[in-house]
Amino acid sequence: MTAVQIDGKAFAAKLREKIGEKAAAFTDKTGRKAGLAVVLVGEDPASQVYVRSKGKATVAAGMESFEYRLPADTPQDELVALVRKLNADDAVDGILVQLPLPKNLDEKAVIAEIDPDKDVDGITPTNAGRLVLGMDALVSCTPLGCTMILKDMLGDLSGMDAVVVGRSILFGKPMAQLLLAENCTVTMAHSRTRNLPEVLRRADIVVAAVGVPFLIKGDWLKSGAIVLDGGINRLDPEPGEEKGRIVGDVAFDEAVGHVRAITPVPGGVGATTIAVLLRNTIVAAYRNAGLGDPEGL
Ligand SMILES: Nc1nc2c(c(=O)[nH]1)N[C@@H](CN(C=O)c1ccc(C(=O)N[C@@H](CCC(=O)O)C(=O)O)cc1)CN2
Repeated sequence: MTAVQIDGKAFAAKLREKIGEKAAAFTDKTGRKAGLAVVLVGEDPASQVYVRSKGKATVAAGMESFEYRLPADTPQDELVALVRKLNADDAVDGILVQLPLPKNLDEKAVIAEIDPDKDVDGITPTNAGRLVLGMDALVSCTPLGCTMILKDMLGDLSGMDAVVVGRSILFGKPMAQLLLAENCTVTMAHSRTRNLPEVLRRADIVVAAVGVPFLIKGDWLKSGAIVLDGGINRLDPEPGEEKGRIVGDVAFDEAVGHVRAITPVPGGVGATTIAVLLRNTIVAAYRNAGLGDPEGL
């Protein structure tokens, strides 16, 4: 069997089209564009690329982009003051603090300052709690993208065995909650899990986000499994390469001949992250303007 390769870029393109329509309707209804503020602290090269891409995508969708770049040695109270200013700014519907933050900053304390109604990353204690409680919440972008892909492909996920590998606040934890809400039987695996191959072999759905290149081998997966690889790992450059290749957490070449469907890296679930961020921003903008939820997103 050769797996279907799930095309995250095509999925994201369709979503962006719908978001563009909703953004235009928002501007017609309110007389202003929906706004997304992105805060980058420090000079991490990957984060700089992501923040630039977010700004471009926001403008391309017909929304306003506000970008704040602060030096790596920014004190905690200055960053908190910026977040509070954005919370109070009516032109800002969504706030995202790019992660990871430099080590001198208390990441959880900064996140907790974001107004939950503008928390387009879905990582404030309020949104994380609302997700666990099964209430309406803004939800972290990549796991929400994974869930959208799975539902688009399979429809009903009820009763399926799902294993999430990784337990980060941005990916593993919300991913497990989303699958639970879809009535999957969910196992969370992580660096201390004993006998990961055995845990994975019973999974109908595998979602990986641990940041270890090729950790998951093809023969650890059930034939017929659906595999979403959220790992984004840059390898050391090969001779003649300027930059190393980006690869996932799953040994793709082994898995592809074995499973039912798999996302490539790049071009898989990572490619949906920014489109889902735009989706969350427009949802926050509609809700905060008292317009209810935009339909069809
Ligand atoms: N506050 C946040 N910080 C971070 C998040 C996040 O969701 N919120 N996620 C990641 C980085 N990220 C967005 O910030 C992100 C990751 C990957 C991609 C993407 O487009 N991936 C592509 C291409 C990868 C490449 O070539 O570099 C793919 O996988 O196909 C966009 C955004 C950590 N921080």
